Amino acid sequence: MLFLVRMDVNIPLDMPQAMAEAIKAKERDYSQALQRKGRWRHLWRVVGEYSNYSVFDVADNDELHTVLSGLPLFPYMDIKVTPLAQHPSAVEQSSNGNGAVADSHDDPGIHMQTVPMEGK
Ligand SMILES: O=C(O)C[C@H]1C=CC(=O)O1
Repeated sequence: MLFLVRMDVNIPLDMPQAMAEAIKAKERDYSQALQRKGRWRHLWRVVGEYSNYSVFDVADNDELHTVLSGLPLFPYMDIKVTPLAQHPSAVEQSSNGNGAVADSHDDPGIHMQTVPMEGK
C-alpha cells in the first residue's frame, strides 16, 4: 500500500545543538535504510520549511505506524498520512489487476512509474 506522508519537524529551541545533531544523524541513517529497502519511496523537502513529503510503500497501516513511530525525530514531528489509491485516469501506472496499485509486496519486479503531468 502506498501512503503520502507529510512530516513537519519542530525541534525545541532549547534542545542542545549536539543532541539535535545526534538525533538528525540517527534519522538520516534510519530513513536511508528504509529507502534502500524500498519502503520509503520518495523523500522531498518542502521549500522553505523544515518539512517533507514522503511516499511509503508498506504492507498495511500497522507497518506504516511502526515505521513512523520508529523515526528518531518522531517525538518532534507533526505527521499527516494520506492513503493513496489508483487513479482511473493515470497512464503508465502498474496495476496488479485487482485495482490496487502494484508495489514491491506484490511483485519485486514491478515498480510504480512516474506519471507524466500533461495538462495537469
Ligand atoms: O529532514 C526531515 O524532513 C525529517 C527527516 C526525514 C528524513 C530525514 O532524514 O529527516
